[in-house]
Amino acid sequence: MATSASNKTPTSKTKRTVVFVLGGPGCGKGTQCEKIVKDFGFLHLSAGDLLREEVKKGTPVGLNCDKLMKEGKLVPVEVTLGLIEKAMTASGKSRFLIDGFPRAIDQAKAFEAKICRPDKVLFLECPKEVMEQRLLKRGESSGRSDDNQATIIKRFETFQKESMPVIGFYDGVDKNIVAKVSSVPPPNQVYEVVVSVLRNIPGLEVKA
Ligand SMILES: Nc1ncnc2c1ncn2[C@@H]1O[C@H](COP(=O)(O)OP(=O)(O)O)[C@@H](O)[C@H]1O
Ligand SMILES: O=c1ccn([C@@H]2O[C@H](COP(=O)(O)OP(=O)(O)O)[C@@H](O)[C@H]2O)c(=O)[nH]1
Repeated sequence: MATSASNKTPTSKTKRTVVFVLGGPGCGKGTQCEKIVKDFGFLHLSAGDLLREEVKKGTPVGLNCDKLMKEGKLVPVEVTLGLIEKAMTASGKSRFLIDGFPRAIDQAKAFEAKICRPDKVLFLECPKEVMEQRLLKRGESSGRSDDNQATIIKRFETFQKESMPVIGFYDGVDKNIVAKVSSVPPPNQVYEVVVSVLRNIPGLEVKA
């Protein structure tokens, strides 16, 4: 017989909905996720935020994450996926908005093998110059050790080389899974398009 704890795990029979929100550094993933959470019953899991919490703990794993993030490199998938899976299980929720993960094809494959296939991959498109300006502005107040010119250049390199292929990977898996939305217009305009994408996910009702 299933225990109440097992009912809370992502492997329970409850229908899970998983949406990945992807895009380059500073394209507006977090901004859109914040809006989505208000209107749809999603749990927002930012891979970057989970890693920054780990860094704050000062564990050996956290210290290694800190080093890699300052270099604009990717943290090993075991670490990120472990944190995401733990947060999903602990939440007892069934709708997950996963922000900034997967960032490489092997990460996408690992998530699928361990958890599930996403229902939608929302890809926010934004030119590099726009993202750079947004990151530099965010860096004035974010306190993030990677929102500086030198690390931003490295983050863009990692994004082009390792993360962009993830979109092609999902297009190959299912031609209807990826939705590309420009995140250049103001946040509310971007969100209107994002909502139209989410409404097409079967069984997803808008709260407000
Ligand atoms: N559509 C937008 N237009 C202008 N500025 C934006 C837009 N979306 C986000 N921003 C700003 O750009 C910065 C990066 O956005 P954020 O959501 O933190 O990006 P990401 O999560 O992709 O790194 C933030 O300072 C945010 O306020
Ligand atoms: O799945 C992830 C998510 C983030 N990161 C690291 O965390 C940094 C910040 O990522 P975040 O999504 O917070 O911010 P973004 O770069 O998209 O603005 C990245 O540059 C990577 O070093 C990672 O390695 N794997």
